[in-house]
Amino acid sequence: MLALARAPFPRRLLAAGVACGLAALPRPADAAAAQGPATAPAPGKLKLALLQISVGSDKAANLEHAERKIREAAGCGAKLICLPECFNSPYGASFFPAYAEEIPETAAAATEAAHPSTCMLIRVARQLGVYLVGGSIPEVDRATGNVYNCNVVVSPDGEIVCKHRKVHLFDIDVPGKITFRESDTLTAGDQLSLFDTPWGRVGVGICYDIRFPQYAHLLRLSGAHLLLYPGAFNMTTGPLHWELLARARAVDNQAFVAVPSPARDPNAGYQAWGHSSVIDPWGKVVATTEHEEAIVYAEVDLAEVDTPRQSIPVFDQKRDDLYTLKWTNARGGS
Ligand SMILES: NC(=O)CC(=O)C(=O)O
Repeated sequence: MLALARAPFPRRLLAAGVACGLAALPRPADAAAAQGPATAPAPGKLKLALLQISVGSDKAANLEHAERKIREAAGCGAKLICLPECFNSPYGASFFPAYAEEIPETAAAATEAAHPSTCMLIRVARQLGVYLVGGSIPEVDRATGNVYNCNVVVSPDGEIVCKHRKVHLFDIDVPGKITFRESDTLTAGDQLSLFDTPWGRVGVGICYDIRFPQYAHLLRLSGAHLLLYPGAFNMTTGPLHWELLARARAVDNQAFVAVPSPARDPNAGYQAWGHSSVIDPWGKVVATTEHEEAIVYAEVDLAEVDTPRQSIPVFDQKRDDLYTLKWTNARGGS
């Protein structure tokens, strides 16, 4: 993984993984140029699995359960296996600091005592020879004391190829329905995250990040074929927004989108919507489920992004020269 926090846009995307500083986002012309040297791998076919698992208050039990489900998915031939948001901890601002652990920059630095969740992902990815997307876990940076909602991705040889800290914190207040403030205990990340696989380039966000089309647009400009958003929507926003947003990001960016959620726990303070799904680049839901525990499998050919991209070439036709907000006085005058 390479973090380019203040560097020019990704002219040096690694085959392994990439994180680019959002503070250094490109002007449109630079963005087009940035795609050149950062050639994405040729897209191809893969079997994807989304693990819609139950998560409780016992962190060790959550890790064991996740490992069992990863093994089940790998046994069924999945090569890219994705866990949901907060797979080792209940989802709630008060839980994040208590469950947080460090996430090392490299696998070589990982120890069972300090990094139990990352160690599990490294060990199992290596044993099974699969890519593991660790949905998210609360991460503490001991140097600053900051806590992040962080997704770590491990390659089949057990290397950490991506570490995405949720960029947009989930702070909402829908009167009488739901108030949630991740920012009470979390700090926002500031990086755009991608990693490469033998089947194509994958862009990563976490849950609320999916509501921001600008972020997904930059993943697409960076060459992503598949956008992965582990998420835990809820009973207020889930019914109307979960599938709509996943399909919207797929159509906007003519990319596959996958959204793994935890299973719903009717006794939890925060009830996840579930409905883990995979969407194709036309916006069609190709695999989904309800709210109970399930593994959602999808055999996808990431090369299928080419047809909508060629047939409806919105990325060539967009008018970046016009998309600047200018104040005008509709009634005339100065
Ligand atoms: N939990 C989230 O981050 C986002 C969510 O539930 C929503 O956007 O709705």
